[in-house]
Amino acid sequence: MVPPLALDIDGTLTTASGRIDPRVFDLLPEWDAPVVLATGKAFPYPVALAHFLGRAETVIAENGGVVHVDGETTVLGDPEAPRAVVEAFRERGGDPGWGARDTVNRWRETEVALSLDADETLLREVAAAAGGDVEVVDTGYAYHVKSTGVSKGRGLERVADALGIEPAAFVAVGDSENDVSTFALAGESYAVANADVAARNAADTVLEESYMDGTAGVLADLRARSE
Ligand SMILES: O=C(O)COP(=O)(O)O
Ligand SMILES: [Mg+2]
Repeated sequence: MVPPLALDIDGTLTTASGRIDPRVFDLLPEWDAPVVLATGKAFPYPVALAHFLGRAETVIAENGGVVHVDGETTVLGDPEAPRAVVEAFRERGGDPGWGARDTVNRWRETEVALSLDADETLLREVAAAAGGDVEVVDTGYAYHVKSTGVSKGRGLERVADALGIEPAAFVAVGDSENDVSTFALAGESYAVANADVAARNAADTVLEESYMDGTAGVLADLRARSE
């Protein structure tokens, strides 16, 4: 039996240029155990990916702020403090950096994401002034302003509980600091070679291969081990 998976999306199932690697569409539909897509992206993105993979929509979105499992959506984050921080950032002249028609945050329910072009120093200053309730997470794809208690790991606890699986039964693959909490719970954790320092330090194994090359290698090994 192959193990259940907790897979990050950006940097893990993608190419270096940010596209979904086509191998995802070969490897994941047939995976004979739960696959949890755990991402910093807004809720519709992993739902759409799961849908077009023909898999159950078992997702952790917004870094754990929104969890969907067994047809039930749970909102674990509160957008009020993150939105206030970004409002204060704007008042100080900050620009979230997505332009006028922002689809990055349009469906985001519990946090706010800013472009990596945004003024990080100002953002962190404003977030720190809000006290310990809000933190800034740099995924390498965006800055996320989120409640401190929200994490992909907390989301995985919720998913595992709903599925009746121990969190430690999961194998996690990821690439950035927003995957550290999943790595801490999963029985096995892998950072792809393009991972940031936080993910590398937290992972059981740092892979030699990047992006989907690394992830596909893990899936092949897990499959071989289960035979
Ligand atoms: O949305 C981001 O910033 C990163 O998304 P990810 O968690 O799937 O890598
Ligand atoms: Mg990632």
